[in-house]
Amino acid sequence: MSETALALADAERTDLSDLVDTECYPLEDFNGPRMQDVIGRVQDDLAEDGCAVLRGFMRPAALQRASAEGRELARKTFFSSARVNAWFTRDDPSLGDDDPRRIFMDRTSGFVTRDMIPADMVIQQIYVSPAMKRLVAACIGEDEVFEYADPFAGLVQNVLPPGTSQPWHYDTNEYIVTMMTEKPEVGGEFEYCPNIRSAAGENYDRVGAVIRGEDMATSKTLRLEPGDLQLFKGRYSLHRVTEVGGERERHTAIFAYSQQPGVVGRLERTRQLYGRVSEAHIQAERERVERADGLLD
Ligand SMILES: O=C(O)CCC(=O)C(=O)O
Ligand SMILES: [Fe+2]
Repeated sequence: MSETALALADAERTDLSDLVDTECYPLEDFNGPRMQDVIGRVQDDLAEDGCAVLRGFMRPAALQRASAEGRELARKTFFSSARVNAWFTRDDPSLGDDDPRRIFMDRTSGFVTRDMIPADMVIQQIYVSPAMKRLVAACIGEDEVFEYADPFAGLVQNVLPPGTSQPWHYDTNEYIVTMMTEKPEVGGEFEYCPNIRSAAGENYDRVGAVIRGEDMATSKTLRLEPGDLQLFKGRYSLHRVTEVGGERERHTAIFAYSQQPGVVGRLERTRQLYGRVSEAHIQAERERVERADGLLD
């Protein structure tokens, strides 16, 4: 590519060597021993810990660009402070006072949604790249993964200015891929409790002890640097980002992929998180209702 050509997000572009440190992570020699070693280690870490990190994934110059772009993007952040419990459910007074579902915390972090992120920005180029999808699929043991069809949620920048935090929660997606582009001076730490719940049960007692701050031993703190790529099983591992201190904001790009194409988020949840909905969300919700009526399947 010539120096002057504008690099755009392109779902056919397989070469990420201008952005990713392909000496450490040779994406172009995917089946070679070095890349397969990396994937094997990530798979082991995910199985054991629910979390894996590819340190120094980005080239320094690309990271610098991504950080600058992240600061520019942050001006478009939508903040939707809310009191939420770890399950994003409503208060249920019929539960006991000490039930963790009755513990409500402040979410003060904000998001920049995918539709606000230009195609020439680093994180958008990475998100749509087939090399990235192949990497993520291999790490989670799938044949293929897909971008969300959701116009807002597949790629978002998480923005935590000083004084904000993201309280204990689970993700709706089984896996999430994250890259920090701006690190705060203090705080803003990612804490997680590996596989604290499972498909078999919520484990309310232990989860409650963590949320109430009575159990400090179960959660782990991840040491994360800008340019590291994190893979995380957020559906089963309770996690949070602690309050950011100092002067600098905390920015992370969140890449969400799905095992099936066509995923669109729920209407109410989208409105709650991003302050608005798109035609795609309205349409997807209509189709869900029709299906629930038994008319389509
Ligand atoms: O910003 C991060 O490091 C993770 C944020 C997170 O857990 C989320 O947005 O669901
Ligand atoms: Fe999360």
